[in-house]
Amino acid sequence: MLSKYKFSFRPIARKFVRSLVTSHGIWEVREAIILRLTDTTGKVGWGEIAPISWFGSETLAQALYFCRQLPEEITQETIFSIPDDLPACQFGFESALEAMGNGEDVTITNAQFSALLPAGEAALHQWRRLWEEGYRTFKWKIAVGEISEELRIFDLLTQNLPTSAKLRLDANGGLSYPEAHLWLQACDNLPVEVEFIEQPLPVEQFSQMLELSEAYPTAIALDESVANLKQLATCYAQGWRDVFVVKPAIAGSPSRLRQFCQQHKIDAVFSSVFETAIARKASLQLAAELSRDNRAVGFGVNHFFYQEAENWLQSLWNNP
Ligand SMILES: O=C(O)CCC(=O)C1=CC=C[C@@H](O)[C@@H]1C(=O)O
Ligand SMILES: [Mg+2]
Repeated sequence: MLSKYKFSFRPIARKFVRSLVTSHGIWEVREAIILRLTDTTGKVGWGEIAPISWFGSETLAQALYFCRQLPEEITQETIFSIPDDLPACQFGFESALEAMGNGEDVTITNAQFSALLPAGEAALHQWRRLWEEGYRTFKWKIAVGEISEELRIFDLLTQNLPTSAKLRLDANGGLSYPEAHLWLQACDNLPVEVEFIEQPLPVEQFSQMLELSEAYPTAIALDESVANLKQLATCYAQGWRDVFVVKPAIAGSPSRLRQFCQQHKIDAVFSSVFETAIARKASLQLAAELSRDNRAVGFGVNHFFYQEAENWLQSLWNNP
């Protein structure tokens, strides 16, 4: 007999402490849906649906509509038949199911996280505190300001970072092809390692990124191009063997993601979607299982939010 689960959910909205500026624009509030599954023995599994529609996942409205049309009691079949155009829902429901297995919390030191630096000149003033907190890998957003100004800041940053630091640049698809060449040339022969340039060009310029990945020593990481399982498989089939940024919470079914990463042994860097502790735990468990070449995980973003009150989750269900 198929297991049945009582299902309930709550939409949430949390304001960033400091808005997130990328080439996609300014992100002020992180909205998501927290869901709870309770099995017939009373065991509870928490899940989180955290869409990023401008990354190619469903919208929050589509996820809310899906949750609202579900009955109060669902089965595993309900969960494993969530359509592929709802990847954040696939992740949220399936990881709630897996959470009932009470997977251990993954212990990761700050040295294994990548810390996200603010865009622009502010990065020059932020990295030291994070270094003192134990971070050794830093990600900096580019293609936000004017390229000559960003290259000037980049020069100062690479001259001031300790030589054992690693730096990731994330353009969010905002560079032109000539600008991508300029950045890759600027990454050569530096005192610190530029681990990769993330999504230098828009998704539709895959062939140019494939060419760049073969033309320079600095690696290229696809992110927006591989946001969900279908895109991951497509880029792999088209010959991508450089770095894949995997955002588990919007990629889709965790079991299918696990199968893809294990089958193809991709060079994956796991990345946050600015989720709460619920999706963070599920994502870090996948990262611990599937990361290769001990790449730092892009979850050093908790300084973008106020620390969550311990009992905030329960309070969501206190006032039905
Ligand atoms: O990957 C990381 O290091 C942190 C998360 C991060 O950079 C992002 C999360 C979600 C959307 C984007 O703004 C951004 C990214 O493009 O990777
Ligand atoms: Mg990115």
